[in-house]
Amino acid sequence: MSAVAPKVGLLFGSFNPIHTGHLILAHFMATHTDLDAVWLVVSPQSPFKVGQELLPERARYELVEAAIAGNDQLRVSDVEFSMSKPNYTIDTLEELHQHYPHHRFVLLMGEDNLPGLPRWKAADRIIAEYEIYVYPRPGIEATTIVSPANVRIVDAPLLDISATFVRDCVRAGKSIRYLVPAEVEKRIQEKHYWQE
Ligand SMILES: Nc1ncnc2c1ncn2[C@@H]1O[C@H](COP(=O)(O)OP(=O)(O)OP(=O)(O)O)[C@@H](O)[C@H]1O
Ligand SMILES: O=C(O)c1ccc[n+]([C@@H]2O[C@H](COP(=O)([O-])O)[C@@H](O)[C@H]2O)c1
Repeated sequence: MSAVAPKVGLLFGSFNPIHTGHLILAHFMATHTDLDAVWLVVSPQSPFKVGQELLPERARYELVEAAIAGNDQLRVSDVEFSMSKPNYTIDTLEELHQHYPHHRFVLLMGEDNLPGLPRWKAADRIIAEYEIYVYPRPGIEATTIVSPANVRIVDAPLLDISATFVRDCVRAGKSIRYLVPAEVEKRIQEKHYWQE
């Protein structure tokens, strides 16, 4: 990481659970762009996923921690755990700025999230004040809703895996090998997540 003003990509998510799709994307962004690192920010409660069944936030955090162990360019953040819920990204960006005034934060976002971005809290400020690195998601048309000045399209390799699919596999008693890292698979089995 550079000594001055590190540039950090933020991947926000519920991570219920983290899966190989998240990891490939996060590691690619950290190693194939001008970012020094990517932080995976575990959101206790996404505004758009209120009412969804979620593992306790600390359990989701621990799965992310296990998944990225040994990768110096990835880091997990629990900054949102002490903030009011649901978690609005602009509030988290401001909180992070207080803690890390010299870091430059970049939002990482799938193209599927762009159409909903205008409905985010203080979307205008997010778009005006932060760079956004957008990666294509299969089946989603390119969109121009955000000013191109702040948006960089990064052609990251992607896997069509979702946390929903992983949970459904576990509930159905199907293997999740390689869909999640081995350590995450082991912990899900040991703790019987989504199995009762
Ligand atoms: N396979 C994937 N490749 C790249 N990015 C992904 C992938 N799956 C999810 N993301 C992105 O990662 C971020 C966090 O995702 P989230 O924790 O909501 O996972 P999810 O797999 O989409 O969850 P769920 O299926 O429960 O809705 C979101 O911006 C989401 O668009
Ligand atoms: O700030 C907002 O208004 C806002 C609205 C929807 C989603 N987000 C954040 O975007 C991240 C991914 O959201 P989701 O719903 O795709 O899991 C998650 O961390 C949310 O907190 C943020």
